Amino acid sequence: MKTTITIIGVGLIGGSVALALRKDPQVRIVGFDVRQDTLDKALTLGVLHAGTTDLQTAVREANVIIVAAPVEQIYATLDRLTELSLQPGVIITDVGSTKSGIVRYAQEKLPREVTFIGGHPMAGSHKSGVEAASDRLFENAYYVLTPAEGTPEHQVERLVSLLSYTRANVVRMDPNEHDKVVGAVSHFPHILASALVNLVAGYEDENAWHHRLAAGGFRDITRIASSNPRMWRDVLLNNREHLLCIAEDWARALDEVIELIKDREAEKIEDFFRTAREFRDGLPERKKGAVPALYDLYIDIPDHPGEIGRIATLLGAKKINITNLQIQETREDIMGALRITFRNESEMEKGEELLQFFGYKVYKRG
Ligand SMILES: NC(=O)c1ccc[n+]([C@@H]2O[C@H](COP(=O)([O-])OP(=O)(O)OC[C@H]3O[C@@H](n4cnc5c(N)ncnc54)[C@H](O)[C@@H]3O)[C@@H](O)[C@H]2O)c1
Ligand SMILES: O=C(O)C(=O)C[C@]1(C(=O)O)C=C[C@@H](O)C=C1
Repeated sequence: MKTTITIIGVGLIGGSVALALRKDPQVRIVGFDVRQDTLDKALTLGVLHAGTTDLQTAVREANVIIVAAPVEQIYATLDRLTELSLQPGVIITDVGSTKSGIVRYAQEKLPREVTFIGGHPMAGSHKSGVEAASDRLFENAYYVLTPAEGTPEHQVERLVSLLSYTRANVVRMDPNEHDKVVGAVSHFPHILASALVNLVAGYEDENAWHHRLAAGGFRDITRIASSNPRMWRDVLLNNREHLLCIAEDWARALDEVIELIKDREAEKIEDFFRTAREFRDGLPERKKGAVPALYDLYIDIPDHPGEIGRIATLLGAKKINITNLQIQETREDIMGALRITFRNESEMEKGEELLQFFGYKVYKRG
């Protein structure tokens, strides 16, 4: 018998989960969203088998419900689910970026017959919406589950088994531990990125030099400042206590560096950078699955008229489709001024081979 999975909130994450889970031939994916145009897009993109803006219709047959709305809307959705008719043995999970508050709320509100298991895939993007969804977004990423004490083990195993289609590394954590760790490695960095951008924006003058000279370093550290403000508003308010502690530690750490600069402590300044580099270089690499650079090639092109036309003609002659083409005004963390996006990995590889054959220097991100 087929498993019906209902995704509530068919955006970047809901859409990506749907695309990954629908690879299971035994699964039928139903989508609910507050926006009909989002459901229409999701159906056109092949993300869902069916979509509706009526929550009762969406969840009536569901064996598993995945709430993938913004964090504040996850609470509101749990409230609404308590009023609806659900399948016996249904598992409800979510993908919210914070866990303690949501898990506590679910335990208080949901009836005993319902199994709630908090979830958070540790992969995403600064882009939002179902258009940015990818079946490979979670590949090789950690996917945290936070089952509460007493959650039936067979239900957790059922969910883990379904999530295997994301090809993520599913791990279990205590919700508070999750919020503490993710506060430091995800939430606080988003605050810093946006604070830095706002600081620099405030320095801007009529020559727009900051805007023009912002190069690789600034862009690398601030990509996530392009993320969805509403999503991050909810995240910060939901992880308030941990973030306030981290902010205090941060202020202390910054003061220490400032003192080193004031005192011209050359050796200690070097140590500061060395310690950071060692930890950063030791982070495990994630080679696949990141949405932004999936099928992109970066090509060093000389600044000649007709150069882009030549590349497009070479690819076109081999029937290799270009889905996007962009001149990089400022190079980010990659060499190559022309970025070409391909439809899939195989076309990208053919494109790479062809352009290299014609003497172009071709780079991939990461
Ligand atoms: N963006 C990331 O990098 C990332 C990564 C992991 C987890 N998350 C979490 O995933 C969740 C969704 O984020 P996203 O990036 O996919 O956002 P998104 O904006 O791409 O998608 C959210 C979707 O939810 C819909 N929605 C809004 N209110 C709703 C409601 N009340 N009921 C049903 N649908 C509703 C929106 O119309 C939209 O389609 C958030 O809780 C976020 O914290 C995000
Ligand atoms: O890659 C990005 O753009 C992200 O911000 C993804 C990111 C992160 O901070 O790593 C953001 C929020 C999540 O809940 C999980 C992942």
